Amino acid sequence: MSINGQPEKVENIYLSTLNEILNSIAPQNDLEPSLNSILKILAKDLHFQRAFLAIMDPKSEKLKLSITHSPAKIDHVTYSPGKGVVGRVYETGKAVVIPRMSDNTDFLNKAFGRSDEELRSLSFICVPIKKANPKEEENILGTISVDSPILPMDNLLEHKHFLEVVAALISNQVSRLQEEMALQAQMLSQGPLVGGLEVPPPANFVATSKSIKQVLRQARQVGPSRATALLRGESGTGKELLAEAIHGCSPRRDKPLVKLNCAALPAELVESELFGHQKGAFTGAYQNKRGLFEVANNGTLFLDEIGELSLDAQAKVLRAIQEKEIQRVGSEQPITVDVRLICATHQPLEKLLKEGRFREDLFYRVNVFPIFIPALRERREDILPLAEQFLELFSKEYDKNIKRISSPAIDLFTQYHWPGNVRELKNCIERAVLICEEEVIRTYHLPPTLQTAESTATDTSLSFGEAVAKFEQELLVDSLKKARGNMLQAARDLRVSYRIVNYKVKKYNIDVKKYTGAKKK
Ligand SMILES: Nc1ncnc2c1ncn2[C@@H]1O[C@H](COP(=O)(O)OP(=O)(O)OP(=O)(O)O)[C@@H](O)[C@H]1O
Repeated sequence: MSINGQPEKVENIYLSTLNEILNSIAPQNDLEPSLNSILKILAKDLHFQRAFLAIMDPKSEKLKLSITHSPAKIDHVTYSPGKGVVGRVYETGKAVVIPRMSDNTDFLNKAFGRSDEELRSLSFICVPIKKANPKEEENILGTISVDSPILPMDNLLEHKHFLEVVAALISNQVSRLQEEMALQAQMLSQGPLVGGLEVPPPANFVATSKSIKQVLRQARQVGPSRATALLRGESGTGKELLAEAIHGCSPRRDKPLVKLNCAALPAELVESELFGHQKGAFTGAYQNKRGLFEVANNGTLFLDEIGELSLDAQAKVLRAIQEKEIQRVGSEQPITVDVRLICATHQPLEKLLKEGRFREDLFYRVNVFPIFIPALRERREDILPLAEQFLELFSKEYDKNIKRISSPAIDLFTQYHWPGNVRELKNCIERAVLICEEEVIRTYHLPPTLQTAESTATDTSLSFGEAVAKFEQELLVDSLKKARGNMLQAARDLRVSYRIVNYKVKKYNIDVKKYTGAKKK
């Protein structure tokens, strides 16, 4: 017998695979990493293209794609009992072998986006994972599935039998993982009450758009638990501010929140920064130093740009989380620490994982509760309230009496694509406040990037005369708005005669009535 034309006896391959699997399920090993390594062993030894576990989530009553040996293309995939191949295997408790995926209409191809070519050249095997000691009716925990190259049916059936043995072997671990899932869901659903108090959202956190409100809701859900939150989003979207919000609604809120931007330090300094060092550990270590894990003891540690950590440092962070123990650089002495971790990244960690630049076991540890913060251009409703908050902040800070932002300037704000997100908006307002000598921020107080046709889709190829006319019109409209359509008042404010205002209103065809009941913006 052979697998994929290999001369080795298939029984020997199965036996050596079992041996490797048994080593992986030692009780002291962590659940997710050990199940993950079992999938890897299966894929490597039996030439499976993919191997994955779907586990029934008791809360949602759906099977969750929980562990895969290769990253899925889609996040948060679920299977309904009875639907598709995985759902059917779960419901019937019977394994299924599909000799060629493309021939089976039940095959949903949900998580991995297999190409047509793959669907034509792969078989699929899915077996149920049953409880070791079923007491209740519900005795199926989930399924284990593999994509295998097409083989003769006899070989596929042998694989199926073997996978049934593996399913029985990992049953206890899957059962424990299912309990952990339930516990986590319960902790999260208890929301802010776990901390004993309803914690209001942070006062300085602007959340007008639906999507950012949802982000804030997730932060308040995860806050009270001990779960590690992984904050994802482009640079400047507010990940650090969100970390503060999470810490602020956790029971640790009176303890320190310690922050480290892993990208800001050279790799060789990150370890001594995180774990501290003993005097003399390296040149320049003149005295003992506590690391941030120690400083954050009983509190929260925020690791920004976690994707930038070296593999060595990643291994140590993993140890600190798993064993709640660290060692200072240059010391053998273990130090116990109790730290809640919040991580952030703007990089796609899945890609780093594939490239071998991020440890898989750490990824599973930190990706317990991912929160995605959308880019500012995807939530334009937040732009104006943010701009107004920053205007107030910087007017106070620079002791200026700037009351508002002109309508054309607001238009530029809302049209611009904000590649630097909220940080860029904040910097832009700070600059405008600094150079503004009036009570209103106008378009010419804004940086040129906001005013180019490229970035705003606004035509800036105006002649001098046209630009002056545009500016005049803008001033006039602003004044009329402020004076609620009272042209006399507008003329006084602009320090010109009523006759001129009247003339310009006609020239620019401005509808004054529009502003009569208008609120001051
Ligand atoms: N929703 C918000 N409300 C008020 N201020 C915000 C909001 N989001 C971001 N900011 C402000 O924008 C600036 C950038 O935010 P922050 O530093 O949290 O972004 P970040 O995603 O951590 O950036 P990076 O990835 O570059 O570290 C900060 O000054 C922050 O206070």
